Amino acid sequence: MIRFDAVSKNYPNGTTAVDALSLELAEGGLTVLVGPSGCGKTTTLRMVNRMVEPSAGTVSLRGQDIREVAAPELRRGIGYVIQHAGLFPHRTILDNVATVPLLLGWGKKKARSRAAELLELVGLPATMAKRYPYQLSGGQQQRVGVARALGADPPVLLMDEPFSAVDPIVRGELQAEFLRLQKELHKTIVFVTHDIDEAIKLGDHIAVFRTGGKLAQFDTPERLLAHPADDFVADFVGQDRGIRRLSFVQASGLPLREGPVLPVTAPVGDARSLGEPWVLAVDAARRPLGWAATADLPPGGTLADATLAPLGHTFALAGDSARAALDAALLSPSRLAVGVDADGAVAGVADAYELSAAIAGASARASASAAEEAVEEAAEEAAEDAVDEAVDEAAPVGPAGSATKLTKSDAGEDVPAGGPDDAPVEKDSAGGGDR
Ligand SMILES: Nc1ncnc2c1ncn2[C@@H]1O[C@H](COP(=O)(O)OP(=O)(O)OP(=O)(O)O)[C@@H](O)[C@H]1O
Repeated sequence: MIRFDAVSKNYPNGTTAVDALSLELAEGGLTVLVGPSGCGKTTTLRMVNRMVEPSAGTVSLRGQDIREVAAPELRRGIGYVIQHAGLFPHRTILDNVATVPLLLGWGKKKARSRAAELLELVGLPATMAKRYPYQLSGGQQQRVGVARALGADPPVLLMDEPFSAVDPIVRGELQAEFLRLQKELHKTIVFVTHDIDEAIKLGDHIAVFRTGGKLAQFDTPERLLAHPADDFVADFVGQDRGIRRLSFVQASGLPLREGPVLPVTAPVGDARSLGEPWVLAVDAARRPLGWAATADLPPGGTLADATLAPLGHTFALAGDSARAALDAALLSPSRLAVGVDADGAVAGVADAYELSAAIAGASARASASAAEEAVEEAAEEAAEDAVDEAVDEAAPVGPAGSATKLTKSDAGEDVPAGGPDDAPVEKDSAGGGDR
């Protein structure tokens, strides 16, 4: 849908920002451009809406060379979101969002009603409509930025580090909301980030750039993690790619065993007779309450009389990934991950080594169905390495908090759509500013 054919950008100062880029981005897909600082991500992005003109090559949109379309017209179909949202400080939130519909001549009433719809779509309460940007948090401002970019319902969205300026918790929320929105809207999105985790979380496809504006690899997140094209990509993706790959394996296929699980009303004698170091106490609906260390059980009474260590976290068989399951095992005081069903009831438990064997199998099946035999071996290695690494790193916790050694067995404004008419607008003058 968006196609780069041998596109280069050389600046007059001799910098080659983008070097002979050929790339095809699918319609309705979310493509992330990622790479170290100065590798040409923003330049590539801005060539799509003609804020930067290529020195050589052709960028086309739905088969048409974008040089054949006047920049203002082109930008009407391309929303643009930047870091810090780039909102107009003296306009209310509603009027910020209504900017593009107004530019398109919709009339005030219709434009404002569209803006109100968009605010709702991005999860902002109507009460914020009358506020000014300075009266909103950074995360809320970013949502307004996204709402504004969606103003004219453009088929294409360009997003330049839109979530980088907010703290990690808000960023996580914005990313999740954004994915939800994309599921609904199916825009063709080009998203720039320098954060490989963000790229992996959001992208259907990821283009990794190296310094000098060269494309190092263009692939799905799964394949990028499984088969980095070279050492540069492997380094960029990070040492822990084995763990990250587990995000693509569903927890639903992991085999669980019944494990040492007892109702909290069970006598402590029953818990002791299981002969396990830890027992999981559950309520009447089998929802997990906490772990009891067998060594610290009171002489009599029930599990309700025992001190229960917090669960860490559980994982949901429907919806969570193998990564969440493994994490649950590593953080659990008993080293057992607790899998729960849709009602939150305990479905079973597994330790990190049981999980790793199953994960390797699941990865292998996934890769076989994708006709990738080589992945099987790599998946097993990666899963085992990942478990070894993670188990080594996890702080060992024993009964009653004593340290025990783990063993394997217990283990826009540059202005969005309808933006500035005069191209080219190079980066630093265009308000994409402080990056
Ligand atoms: N207007 C310009 N004039 C000269 N050189 C420029 C201009 N804009 C960008 N560059 C240079 O082009 C290269 C690519 O810049 P670009 O902004 O595309 O990189 P980036 O990957 O987006 O970087 P970052 O992650 O730091 O934002 C850099 O070396 C940059 O200094």
